[in-house]
Amino acid sequence: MAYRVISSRIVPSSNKLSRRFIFIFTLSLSFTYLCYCVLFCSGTIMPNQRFGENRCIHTKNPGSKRLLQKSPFCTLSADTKVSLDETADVGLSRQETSLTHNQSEHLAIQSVHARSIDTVHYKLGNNSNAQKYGNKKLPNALIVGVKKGGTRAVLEFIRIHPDVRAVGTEPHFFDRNYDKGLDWYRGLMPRTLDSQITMEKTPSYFVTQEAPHRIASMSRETKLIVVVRNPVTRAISDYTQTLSKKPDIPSFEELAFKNRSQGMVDTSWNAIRIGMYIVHLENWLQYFRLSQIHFVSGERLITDPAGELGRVQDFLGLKRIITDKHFYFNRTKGFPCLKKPESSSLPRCLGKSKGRTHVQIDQDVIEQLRDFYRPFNVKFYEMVGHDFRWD
Ligand SMILES: Nc1ncnc2c1ncn2[C@@H]1O[C@H](COP(=O)(O)OS(=O)(=O)O)[C@@H](OP(=O)(O)O)[C@H]1O
Repeated sequence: MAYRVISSRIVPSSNKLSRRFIFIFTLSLSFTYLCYCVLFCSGTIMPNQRFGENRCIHTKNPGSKRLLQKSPFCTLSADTKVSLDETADVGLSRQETSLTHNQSEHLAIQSVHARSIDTVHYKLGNNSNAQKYGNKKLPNALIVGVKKGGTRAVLEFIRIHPDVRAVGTEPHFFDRNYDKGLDWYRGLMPRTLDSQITMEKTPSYFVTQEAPHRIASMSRETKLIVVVRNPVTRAISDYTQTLSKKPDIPSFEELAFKNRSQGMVDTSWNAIRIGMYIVHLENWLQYFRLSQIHFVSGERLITDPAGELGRVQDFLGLKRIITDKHFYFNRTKGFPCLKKPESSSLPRCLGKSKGRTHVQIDQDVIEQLRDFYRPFNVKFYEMVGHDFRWD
């Protein structure tokens, strides 16, 4: 009996204790769940990237601006990590000085004094949550060339279109990384909604023998963009870039000619070979229809970026959203830049490796190279049905 009394006293008090424990536990669970919903659920019920972008635009407080820029909705649409090596060419930069940048290729190299914010840009874009919705898909459109043609400008400009998602770095899949397989390649791509186009740019594809065949095996419907530029200027730009990394290389003239007095151009030198556009184009035309290839004029891209981007949008079947309103001419840089969005304090010019002052080349050498390229250019104009007026 005594035992029962004791036990009847003990049992109810332990019951009370466990009920209190269950109550507190349930309460804390509910509270945690509530916090979780407040913090994260708003994102999942608003799967509209554009809505998110608007959230960035209306902020006024500079501190919160900085925070918001790191949020997925406020990033530019880069997704993959930039490796600052030779091939991962740079993105956007902030101009800081009032130096007037002379674009003439006859000036000696000057520093444009542009502090690169590429790392910042790509760090923002490097967020794998940049777009949580949709799937990683193989690209439907590629900027395949040409090196130093203006490929970075085209990619950075077209990717401001809400229906375009692009990889920031150059994947080099169809030339250097093909053995890694299509799944590897797909893994590099940003997530896209069904309505969005996936893009990447690797300028060396245009001169890679195997690239057209490999791209066609991925999809015969791939849309191809080639940014072409006067081949002589392009060669000098290419050389200027190499010289900036390897100051001890021979002079441009030495590399460009096998025998200068006889006018024998060295077509085995890449800087020369890349500019023989018709030769490379013929290889592409074995696998793709001409109508699948769009040629952007590297020259007009500088003088009329909105016009060139208008044609790129048409080619990609996109609504013309990128217009004159998105660009301004930055006198310091000497190039068109993207107007900064209201929400951002960062002007969006390309990095300082874009728009370098070229090495000064003798006018006679330039004339000799013009003569060399003329027949190739003429054939190229005939093939694509457009005179780029490089002669
Ligand atoms: N808006 C704007 N800003 C800066 N630069 C511009 C722009 N539009 C076109 N360009 C030209 O792009 C040239 C570099 O070409 P790419 O981006 O194709 O170079 S790379 O192959 O990726 O290294 C680069 O060549 P260089 O002037 O010789 O440096 C520029 O002339």
